[in-house]
Amino acid sequence: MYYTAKTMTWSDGVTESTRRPQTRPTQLPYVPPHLRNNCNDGAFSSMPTSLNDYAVNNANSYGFTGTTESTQAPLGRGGRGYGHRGRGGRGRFHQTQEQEPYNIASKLEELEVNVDDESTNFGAYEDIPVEVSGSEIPPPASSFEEIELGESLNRNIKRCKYVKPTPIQRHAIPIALAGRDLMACAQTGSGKTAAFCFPIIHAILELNRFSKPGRVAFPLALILSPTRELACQIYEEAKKFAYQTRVRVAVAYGGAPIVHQLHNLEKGVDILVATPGRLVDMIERAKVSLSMIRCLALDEADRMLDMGFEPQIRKIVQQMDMPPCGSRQTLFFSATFPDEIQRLASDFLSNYIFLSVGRVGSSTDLIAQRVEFVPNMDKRNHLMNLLRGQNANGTHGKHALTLIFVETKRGADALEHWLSVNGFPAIAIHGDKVQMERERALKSFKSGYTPILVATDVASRGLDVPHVAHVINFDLPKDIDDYVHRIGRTGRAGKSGLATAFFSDQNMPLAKALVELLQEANQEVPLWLNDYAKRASNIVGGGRARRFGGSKFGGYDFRRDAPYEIENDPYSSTYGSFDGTTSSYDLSHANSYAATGVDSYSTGSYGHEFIHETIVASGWD
Ligand SMILES: Nc1ncnc2c1ncn2[C@@H]1O[C@H](COP(=O)(O)OP(=O)(O)OP(=O)(O)O)[C@@H](O)[C@H]1O
Repeated sequence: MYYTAKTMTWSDGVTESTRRPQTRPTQLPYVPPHLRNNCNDGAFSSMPTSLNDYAVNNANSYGFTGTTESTQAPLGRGGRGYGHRGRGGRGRFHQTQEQEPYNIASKLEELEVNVDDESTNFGAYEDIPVEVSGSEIPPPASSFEEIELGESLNRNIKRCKYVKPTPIQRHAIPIALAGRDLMACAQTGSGKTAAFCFPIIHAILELNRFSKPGRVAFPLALILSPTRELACQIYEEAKKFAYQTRVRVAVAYGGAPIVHQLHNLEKGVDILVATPGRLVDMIERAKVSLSMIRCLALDEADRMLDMGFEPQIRKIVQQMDMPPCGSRQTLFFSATFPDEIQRLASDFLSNYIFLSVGRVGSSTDLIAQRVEFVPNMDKRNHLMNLLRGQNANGTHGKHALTLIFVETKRGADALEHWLSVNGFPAIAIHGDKVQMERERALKSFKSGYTPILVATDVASRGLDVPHVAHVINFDLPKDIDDYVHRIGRTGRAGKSGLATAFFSDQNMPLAKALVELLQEANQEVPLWLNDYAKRASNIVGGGRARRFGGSKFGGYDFRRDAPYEIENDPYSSTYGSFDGTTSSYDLSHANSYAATGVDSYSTGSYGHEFIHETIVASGWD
């Protein structure tokens, strides 16, 4: 059906020759982003440079060591620090610029942020650029019928009221169905969950070999998520998609009693959705074996491979009993994919296709973004004025939910308290709360009972809460990608939304990246912010400038920037015919795509100015 010469489906199995070799030659040790600021030659001498080192340190904690495929891969390659984060002056710039008065109620009205569910407007995503690179790329499909997902899955898609695939689904599903590994970037709220769930469910149905009850669970597919709430959400979605099929879905996440989750697993599981910590625990208790895994999907993959998670992911993927890269299918999805994380990710992928849909790192024009200069001491008053000006009931009788992001867990509690005593019904969610409290907070927010949620970054990724009308960055994050994910909690599924950020002197390192993002998304850039950005440019590491090598619309396959590395990589054959040529097309050219095969990029237009700033996770557990 596809014109790919070499496709692999789950049932095909994988021969030894298609496997990626297990060892790689000398590479720089991976430097976790949180340490890169302090980078000096000696700083990492004590870091483990291979999984063996980790294995020695953690020898007692591994299950299934006897059956684990031997992996000697080093912990990735060196990253690039971004140097100092300079402190700005004391508001010199904003004082010279009058801020325009901002009528939040009319803005929300104008945006119609509380439209009915039925009015989902995925047409908003139609006119966006798509970039795909790699070898032998399956062409996109224009409808679910064309994709041939099978009767039961199609029935469930209709039940979910999905009429048409979103662009990421149109492109990613055929690639995944062809058995190819995939690194996919697409905007927040654009339907990535279904893009990896549909092919997984379809493949299990095709395989027609379902799990049986037993004391050890042998899932066929594993979906990893960085947070418990997101794991639960993916689980719920996957269950809907697999409704009345024989495919069994289960979830495993920390903070909830393991006994109940294990009991569920014992009934048999085909698709396991999990957070890394709880999964490792279950594997070590010999309750889960990954030996049958045919497909591994990482949602929010860039976060999963970033600080904190990466060793755990390596442990799960490379040191347990999961079939090695090349013998399983691996799907990575996120709205952001920094270059250095792409490098890391490529360790887990074989002959993969890179797909980016839309301006990666932005939520297009669906989200109206506004940045206001607010000194720290004025933030609360400013917030109160903003909330007062907001029509609490929205424009269509639905609750206008407001999500407020803060930097710290204590800050979240303090702001929740302050809002509550001032008559604004607010509830906080962060990593120090017990899971029941976290779930209660989210439920109360979703239902509109508590229409203001104060959150740390624990709520910044993946959560799909309908009717979030307004995201307020009370404290801006340190990393522009976190900003992208945070504001992406509104403006989802084709609906419009509003994002307001309070910028203060401390945020100067973010200014340049913020300006670029606003420009990319055709948003107004305040003059004072431009001044900050210019000033930040003079300081090493002023935000992550040109995050995607200068690409106009973001999504950018790092392999294109590394011809030398690939040519000299003994495993370059795993990239198939990839040789720096890529397929690039606009959706308007999608029809001619299959016929034309590949186009060459003018690689000269891509700069090498990539500076990836430190990613600081807050509130993650
Ligand atoms: N084809 C479709 N038709 C209608 N609605 C859809 C379709 N695909 C997905 N949706 C809906 O769009 C919303 C956003 O989808 P999803 O949560 O998968 O986005 P995402 O791209 O994973 O976002 P994020 O980057 O924030 O994780 C969900 O409510 C989902 O049910």
